[in-house]
Parts: sequence; structure tokens; C-alpha cells
Amino acid sequence: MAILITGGSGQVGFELQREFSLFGPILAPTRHELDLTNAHAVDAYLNEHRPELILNAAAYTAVDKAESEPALAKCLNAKLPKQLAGYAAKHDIPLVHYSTDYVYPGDGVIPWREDSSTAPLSVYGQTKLEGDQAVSQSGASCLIFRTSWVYAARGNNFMKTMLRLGCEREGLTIVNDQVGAPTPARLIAQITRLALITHHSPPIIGIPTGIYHLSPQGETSWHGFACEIFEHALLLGKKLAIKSERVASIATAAYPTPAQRPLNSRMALGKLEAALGITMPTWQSQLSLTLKELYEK
Ligand SMILES: NC(=O)C1=CN([C@@H]2O[C@H](COP(=O)(O)OP(=O)(O)OC[C@H]3O[C@@H](n4cnc5c(N)ncnc54)[C@H](OP(=O)(O)O)[C@@H]3O)[C@@H](O)[C@H]2O)C=CC1
Ligand SMILES: Cc1cn([C@H]2C[C@H](O)[C@@H](COP(=O)(O)OP(=O)(O)O[C@H]3O[C@@H](C)C(=O)[C@@H](O)[C@H]3O)O2)c(=O)[nH]c1=O
Ligand SMILES: [Mg+2]
Repeated sequence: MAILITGGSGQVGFELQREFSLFGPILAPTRHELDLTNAHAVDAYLNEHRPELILNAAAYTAVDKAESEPALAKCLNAKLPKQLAGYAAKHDIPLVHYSTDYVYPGDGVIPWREDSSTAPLSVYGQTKLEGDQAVSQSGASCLIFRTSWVYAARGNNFMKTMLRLGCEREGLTIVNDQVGAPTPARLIAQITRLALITHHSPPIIGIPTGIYHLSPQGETSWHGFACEIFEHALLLGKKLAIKSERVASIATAAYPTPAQRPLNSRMALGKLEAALGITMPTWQSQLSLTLKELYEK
């Protein structure tokens, strides 16, 4: 049973490769081997390799840059998932797709539910929403995991940026009015495996199909996340230049960026927890695991 993992060099794709390595040959073409913006090449690849499960972890994730490259963002975030879902529907194989808190409008303080109204504030969020809609409407057996604030021991992410800046600078200013849950890519891969019945050929989705929120429990701001990163790193014996009293809170309005980001990225987890019969771990315990992995590497 061949498993196609797109975006295998990314944060989530890398962890999926590790998590699924026992369940069959993994196809994880690099950008050089398969340009995912080339629909003909994608078609030819699918028809040649005939995967029995598709995990679509490829995306255009540069949120600010997407504002000036909307066509490229749309190609990866909307057209590609539509094409993969079309293949999955036609060949009756499952598709797992990943989406984002940035599809929600970000107002208020109540956690979004999977059936809450969407209203993206950015090109990235809009193109991801179009991808979700295309996958949902494709008729394929699919799972869409909406996750948030993804980080990992590998790849580019906020945790690693903070650790780098924390070694170089004594002070930082970080926004404290965007609230959500930081999610390790490893957790996303683990939950993806739990949701699939992998000893079947082709594998089957083990929970009702559709959209699920996927993050740890609890909430914080980017400022709160940064402070926790520095605290855990110090506890693990790392030397930092940063002075905790100089990690300043600022409002989003004082940190202008090309793309607008949601202030309220809280996502209710009840649907996923009920479907899998689990309780999600806290974001703090997940940060601790990820930092240990980073420093053991
Ligand atoms: N990062 C985050 O904070 C969040 C991410 N998500 C979603 O989770 C999923 C995984 O994200 P994440 O792992 O962080 O993403 P990354 O940015 O780490 O990885 C993206 C992957 O897509 C690949 N890719 C991009 N463009 C092309 C192309 N033209 N041809 C071939 N491959 C391409 C990249 O390849 P290459 O290495 O060659 O560039 C990389 O493997 C995405 O759907 C994302 O929207 C949801 C919420 C938060
Ligand atoms: C580096 C830095 C960032 N920030 C702010 C900017 C931003 O509001 C926040 C996080 O920065 P980032 O660049 O990681 O944000 P961003 O790239 O928007 O992160 C998002 O990526 C996409 C792919 C998603 O799907 C989202 O869930 C979310 O993870 O922190 C500061 O306030 N101070 C700083 O020194
Ligand atoms: Mg980013």
C-alpha cells in the first residue's frame, strides 16, 4: 500500500513520514521531483504511482508573502487539494488534508466550532478556505484537520525564531492580543494515524469524515508562547541573552504586517476528542516534549 505524502520536507510532512513509515512504502516527492503547481505533472505522478492513501501536507504557508503572490498561494492551497480530492474520489481512496485557524474571522473570544462561519482576513486564509471547500465537495472520503500555530524541532517556525532571537538579543516585543494554541507537527501526525485504520488495504478513515479542529488544549498569546519557550529552554540548561523582564507585550496594531491575522484563534476540540475517545494534551506539555526533542537532536 503506497502512501503519498505531499510537502514531505515541511514540518507536518516530515512528521507524517516518520509516523507512517511502518504502514507501507511512502511516496514523498521533493519539489525537484514533483512541482505541485504543475497540474499535468501531478496527474501523471498519481497515475504512475497509484497511491492508496493521500496525506496532503503541502501548502503555501508564507502568510505575509501570500498577499503579493495570491495566484501561487491559490494554486497550492486551493487548486492542488481540489485535484488530489478529485483523484481520491475517482479511485475511492482516503484523503487527509490540513487547514488553519486563519479561515475564521477572529472576532470575539468564543472558541470556533467546525461549523462556525468562516471569513478569512488574509489571502493565505482565503485560499486555505477554498481548499477546504473543494475537498469537502469532492465526494472523496476525507478528513480536514484545521490546526493552528504549527511548530516542530525541524523547519521554520515561531519557536525556533524565538530561540534564535533569544540568543542574539536582550529584548523583544511580541504581540499579546492574538490568542490560540501552538501545535507541534508531531502531534498532528500522531492524531492523523489514530484517525485512520492503517492495517486495511486501502486504509480507511476510522472516524466520521469531515472537518476537525486539531490542537493541544489551552490557550495563550504569541507573547505567552514566547515567554514559555524561554522559560523551558532555561530549565533545560540553555544559555540565552534574552532578559525575561525585557520580553515586552505589544498589541497587534503596534506590529504592522502585510497580512491581517485573527485575534481569536481559539478552536473547540470537543468534536475530535469525542470521535477518537481521547483528551488532548496541554500546549505546555507539548512544548516541553518538542524542546527536549530539539535539544536531543
Ligand atoms: N505552519 C503553520 O503554522 C500552520 C500550518 N497549517 C497547515 O498545515 C499544513 C502543513 O504546514 P507546514 O508543515 O507548517 O508547512 P511548511 O511550510 O513547513 O511545508 C510546506 C511544504 O509544501 C511544499 N511545497 C510548497 N510549494 C511547493 C511546490 N510548488 N512544489 C512542491 N512542494 C511545495 C514545501 O516544499 P519545500 O520544502 O520544497 O518548500 C514543504 O514541503 C498546511 O496545510 C498548512 O496550511 C495550519 C495551521 C498552522
Ligand atoms: C518574530 C516576531 C513575531 N511577532 C508576531 C507576528 C505574528 O502576529 C505572530 C506569529 O508570527 P509568525 O510569523 O509565526 O505568524 P504566522 O506566520 O502568521 O503564523 C501562522 O502561520 C500560518 C501558516 C497558520 O496557518 C497559522 O496558524 C499561524 O501559525 O508573532 C511578534 O510580535 N514579534 C516578533 O519578534
Ligand atoms: Mg509564518
